[in-house]
Amino acid sequence: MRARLSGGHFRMINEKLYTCTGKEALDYFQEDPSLFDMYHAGYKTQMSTWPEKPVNVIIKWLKKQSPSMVVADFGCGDALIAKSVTNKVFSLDLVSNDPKVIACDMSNAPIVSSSVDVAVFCLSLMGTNYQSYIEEANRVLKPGGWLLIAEVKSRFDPTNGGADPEKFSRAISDLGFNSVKQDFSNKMFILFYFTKKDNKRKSKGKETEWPMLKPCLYKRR
Ligand SMILES: C[S@@+](CC[C@H](N)C(=O)[O-])C[C@H]1O[C@@H](n2cnc3c(N)ncnc32)[C@H](O)[C@@H]1O
Repeated sequence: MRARLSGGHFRMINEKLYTCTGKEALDYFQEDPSLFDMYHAGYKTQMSTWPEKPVNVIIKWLKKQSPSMVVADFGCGDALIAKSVTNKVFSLDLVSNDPKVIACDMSNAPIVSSSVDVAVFCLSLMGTNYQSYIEEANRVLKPGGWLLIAEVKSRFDPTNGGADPEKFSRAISDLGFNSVKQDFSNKMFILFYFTKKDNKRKSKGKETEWPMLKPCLYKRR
Protein backbone atom coordinates (compact mmCIF):
# COMPACT_ATOMS: atom_id res chain seq x y z
CA MET A 1 0.00 0.00 0.00
CA ARG A 2 2.84 2.37 0.96
CA ALA A 3 4.73 1.52 -2.24
CA ARG A 4 1.62 2.18 -4.36
CA LEU A 5 1.06 5.52 -2.62
CA SER A 6 4.66 6.65 -3.10
CA GLY A 7 4.56 5.44 -6.73
CA GLY A 8 1.49 7.66 -7.24
CA HIS A 9 3.24 10.65 -5.66
CA PHE A 10 6.29 10.09 -7.87
CA ARG A 11 4.18 10.02 -11.04
CA MET A 12 2.35 13.18 -10.00
CA ILE A 13 5.58 15.13 -9.26
CA ASN A 14 7.20 13.77 -12.42
CA GLU A 15 4.26 14.95 -14.54
CA LYS A 16 4.37 18.37 -12.86
CA LEU A 17 8.10 18.77 -13.70
CA TYR A 18 7.49 17.92 -17.37
CA THR A 19 4.55 20.30 -17.73
CA CYS A 20 5.75 23.48 -16.00
CA THR A 21 8.60 25.94 -16.45
CA GLY A 22 11.87 25.71 -14.51
CA LYS A 23 10.85 28.74 -12.44
CA GLU A 24 7.55 27.08 -11.47
CA ALA A 25 9.41 23.87 -10.60
CA LEU A 26 11.80 25.85 -8.37
CA ASP A 27 8.85 27.49 -6.55
CA TYR A 28 7.12 24.11 -6.23
CA PHE A 29 10.08 22.49 -4.48
CA GLN A 30 10.92 25.58 -2.42
CA GLU A 31 7.40 25.41 -1.00
CA ASP A 32 7.85 21.77 0.01
CA PRO A 33 11.40 20.35 -0.38
CA SER A 34 10.20 16.91 0.81
CA LEU A 35 8.55 16.53 -2.64
CA PHE A 36 12.05 16.54 -4.14
CA ASP A 37 13.07 13.52 -1.99
CA MET A 38 9.82 11.79 -2.91
CA TYR A 39 10.51 12.40 -6.61
CA HIS A 40 14.06 11.05 -6.34
CA ALA A 41 13.01 7.91 -4.43
CA GLY A 42 10.55 7.11 -7.27
CA TYR A 43 13.08 8.02 -9.95
CA LYS A 44 15.62 5.60 -8.42
CA THR A 45 13.01 2.81 -8.51
CA GLN A 46 12.32 3.54 -12.21
CA MET A 47 16.01 3.61 -13.07
CA SER A 48 16.67 0.30 -11.31
CA THR A 49 14.87 -1.38 -14.24
CA TRP A 50 17.15 0.22 -16.87
CA PRO A 51 19.96 -2.11 -18.02
CA GLU A 52 22.32 0.84 -18.40
CA LYS A 53 22.03 4.33 -16.93
CA PRO A 54 22.97 7.25 -19.17
CA VAL A 55 24.81 8.98 -16.33
CA ASN A 56 27.26 6.05 -16.22
CA VAL A 57 27.88 6.31 -19.98
CA ILE A 58 28.63 10.03 -19.50
CA ILE A 59 30.95 9.30 -16.55
CA LYS A 60 32.84 6.73 -18.68
CA TRP A 61 33.18 9.34 -21.46
CA LEU A 62 34.40 12.01 -19.00
CA LYS A 63 37.01 9.66 -17.57
CA LYS A 64 38.54 9.43 -21.06
CA GLN A 65 38.89 13.24 -21.28
CA SER A 66 41.33 15.52 -19.51
CA PRO A 67 40.67 15.77 -15.75
CA SER A 68 41.35 19.51 -16.06
CA MET A 69 38.10 20.00 -17.97
CA VAL A 70 35.49 21.95 -16.00
CA VAL A 71 32.07 20.30 -16.06
CA ALA A 72 28.58 21.70 -15.44
CA ASP A 73 26.00 19.02 -14.63
CA PHE A 74 22.60 20.61 -15.30
CA GLY A 75 19.87 18.80 -13.30
CA CYS A 76 22.41 16.65 -11.47
CA GLY A 77 20.04 14.74 -9.15
CA ASP A 78 22.29 13.05 -6.59
CA ALA A 79 25.45 14.55 -8.19
CA LEU A 80 26.85 11.18 -9.26
CA ILE A 81 29.08 12.82 -11.87
CA ALA A 82 30.79 15.06 -9.28
CA LYS A 83 31.20 12.02 -7.01
CA SER A 84 32.77 9.89 -9.77
CA VAL A 85 35.35 12.09 -11.51
CA THR A 86 38.27 14.24 -10.34
CA ASN A 87 37.29 17.19 -12.60
CA LYS A 88 35.84 20.36 -11.13
CA VAL A 89 32.08 19.89 -11.47
CA PHE A 90 29.33 22.44 -10.96
CA SER A 91 26.35 20.31 -9.93
CA LEU A 92 23.08 22.17 -10.38
CA ASP A 93 19.60 21.15 -9.29
CA LEU A 94 16.39 22.67 -7.97
CA VAL A 95 17.09 21.51 -4.40
CA SER A 96 20.42 20.96 -2.66
CA ASN A 97 20.61 18.09 -0.19
CA ASP A 98 24.36 17.86 -0.62
CA PRO A 99 27.07 20.52 -0.25
CA LYS A 100 28.24 19.62 -3.78
CA VAL A 101 24.90 20.73 -5.27
CA ILE A 102 24.03 24.34 -6.12
CA ALA A 103 20.28 24.96 -5.82
CA CYS A 104 18.95 27.00 -8.74
CA ASP A 105 16.73 26.98 -11.77
CA MET A 106 19.24 25.94 -14.40
CA SER A 107 17.98 28.57 -16.87
CA ASN A 108 19.80 30.96 -14.54
CA ALA A 109 23.01 29.17 -13.47
CA PRO A 110 25.40 30.95 -11.10
CA ILE A 111 28.36 30.19 -13.38
CA VAL A 112 30.62 32.69 -15.14
CA SER A 113 30.18 32.95 -18.94
CA SER A 114 32.62 30.95 -21.14
CA SER A 115 34.14 29.12 -18.16
CA VAL A 116 33.02 25.51 -18.68
CA ASP A 117 34.47 22.76 -20.94
CA VAL A 118 31.61 20.24 -20.72
CA ALA A 119 27.90 20.90 -20.14
CA VAL A 120 25.80 17.82 -19.34
CA PHE A 121 22.03 17.34 -19.39
CA CYS A 122 21.30 13.80 -18.30
CA LEU A 123 17.52 13.18 -18.49
CA SER A 124 17.04 16.71 -17.19
CA LEU A 125 15.37 18.63 -20.08
CA MET A 126 12.11 18.48 -18.16
CA GLY A 127 10.72 22.04 -18.19
CA THR A 128 8.47 23.38 -20.95
CA ASN A 129 11.14 26.08 -21.43
CA TYR A 130 13.91 23.50 -22.00
CA GLN A 131 15.48 25.63 -24.74
CA SER A 132 16.41 28.26 -22.12
CA TYR A 133 18.49 25.58 -20.31
CA ILE A 134 20.42 24.87 -23.51
CA GLU A 135 20.88 28.61 -24.11
CA GLU A 136 22.27 28.87 -20.57
CA ALA A 137 24.69 26.01 -21.26
CA ASN A 138 25.74 27.86 -24.41
CA ARG A 139 26.45 30.96 -22.31
CA VAL A 140 28.68 29.16 -19.77
CA LEU A 141 30.51 26.97 -22.32
CA LYS A 142 33.90 27.97 -23.70
CA PRO A 143 34.24 27.94 -27.50
CA GLY A 144 35.15 24.35 -28.42
CA GLY A 145 33.39 23.07 -25.29
CA TRP A 146 31.22 19.93 -25.27
CA LEU A 147 27.46 19.73 -24.83
CA LEU A 148 26.20 16.23 -23.94
CA ILE A 149 22.48 15.53 -23.80
CA ALA A 150 20.99 12.18 -22.77
CA GLU A 151 17.22 11.88 -23.09
CA VAL A 152 14.59 9.18 -22.89
CA LYS A 153 14.22 7.56 -26.33
CA SER A 154 10.42 7.80 -26.43
CA ARG A 155 10.68 11.61 -26.33
CA PHE A 156 12.41 11.39 -29.72
CA ASP A 157 10.13 8.91 -31.43
CA PRO A 158 8.25 10.91 -34.12
CA THR A 159 6.06 7.87 -34.88
CA ASN A 160 4.67 8.15 -31.36
CA GLY A 161 4.27 11.90 -30.76
CA GLY A 162 7.93 12.41 -29.95
CA ALA A 163 10.24 15.05 -31.42
CA ASP A 164 12.28 14.54 -34.56
CA PRO A 165 15.88 14.12 -33.29
CA GLU A 166 17.14 15.86 -36.47
CA LYS A 167 14.97 18.92 -35.77
CA PHE A 168 16.24 19.00 -32.18
CA SER A 169 19.83 18.69 -33.36
CA ARG A 170 19.28 21.44 -35.96
CA ALA A 171 17.93 23.83 -33.29
CA ILE A 172 21.08 23.29 -31.23
CA SER A 173 23.27 23.72 -34.31
CA ASP A 174 21.47 27.04 -35.02
CA LEU A 175 22.58 28.18 -31.58
CA GLY A 176 26.19 27.71 -32.70
CA PHE A 177 27.05 24.05 -32.11
CA ASN A 178 28.44 21.27 -34.30
CA SER A 179 26.61 17.96 -34.01
CA VAL A 180 29.42 15.44 -33.46
CA LYS A 181 27.49 12.25 -32.76
CA GLN A 182 24.03 10.86 -31.98
CA ASP A 183 24.16 7.55 -30.17
CA PHE A 184 20.93 5.55 -30.58
CA SER A 185 22.49 2.26 -29.50
CA ASN A 186 20.84 2.11 -26.10
CA LYS A 187 17.27 0.79 -25.85
CA MET A 188 16.18 3.39 -23.28
CA PHE A 189 17.95 6.64 -24.14
CA ILE A 190 19.58 8.73 -26.87
CA LEU A 191 22.87 10.49 -26.31
CA PHE A 192 23.66 13.63 -28.34
CA TYR A 193 27.21 15.01 -28.49
CA PHE A 194 27.80 18.60 -29.68
CA THR A 195 30.73 21.02 -29.60
CA LYS A 196 30.37 24.77 -29.37
CA LYS A 197 31.70 26.72 -32.34
CA ASP A 198 32.18 30.21 -30.92
CA ASN A 199 30.30 32.81 -28.94
CA LYS A 200 28.10 33.91 -31.83
CA ARG A 201 24.93 32.34 -33.14
CA LYS A 202 25.46 30.63 -36.49
CA SER A 203 22.37 31.86 -38.30
CA LYS A 204 22.08 35.59 -37.60
CA GLY A 205 18.52 36.83 -37.37
CA LYS A 206 17.07 33.35 -37.90
CA GLU A 207 14.61 32.25 -35.21
CA THR A 208 15.57 28.87 -33.82
CA GLU A 209 12.73 26.36 -34.16
CA TRP A 210 12.73 24.20 -31.03
CA PRO A 211 10.63 21.05 -31.32
CA MET A 212 8.31 20.30 -28.44
CA LEU A 213 9.65 17.49 -26.25
CA LYS A 214 6.83 15.33 -24.98
CA PRO A 215 6.77 14.57 -21.26
CA CYS A 216 8.14 11.23 -20.15
CA LEU A 217 5.25 9.86 -18.09
CA TYR A 218 5.68 6.56 -16.26
CA LYS A 219 2.91 3.98 -16.21
CA ARG A 220 1.42 2.61 -13.03
CA ARG A 221 2.88 -0.85 -12.49
C1 LIG B 1 15.36 12.70 -14.17
S1 LIG B 1 16.38 13.51 -13.02
C2 LIG B 1 18.01 13.08 -13.59
C3 LIG B 1 19.07 13.27 -12.53
C4 LIG B 1 20.51 12.95 -12.99
N1 LIG B 1 20.94 13.85 -14.04
C5 LIG B 1 20.62 11.52 -13.43
O1 LIG B 1 20.89 11.26 -14.60
O2 LIG B 1 20.44 10.63 -12.58
C6 LIG B 1 16.23 15.18 -13.59
C7 LIG B 1 16.76 16.21 -12.60
O3 LIG B 1 16.71 17.50 -13.23
C8 LIG B 1 16.32 18.42 -12.25
N2 LIG B 1 15.74 19.61 -12.91
C9 LIG B 1 14.63 19.65 -13.68
N3 LIG B 1 14.38 20.93 -14.05
C10 LIG B 1 15.36 21.69 -13.49
C11 LIG B 1 15.64 23.09 -13.51
N4 LIG B 1 14.87 23.95 -14.15
N5 LIG B 1 16.74 23.52 -12.84
C12 LIG B 1 17.53 22.66 -12.16
N6 LIG B 1 17.30 21.32 -12.12
C13 LIG B 1 16.23 20.84 -12.77
C14 LIG B 1 15.30 17.66 -11.41
O4 LIG B 1 15.11 18.27 -10.15
C15 LIG B 1 15.95 16.29 -11.32
O5 LIG B 1 16.79 16.17 -10.20
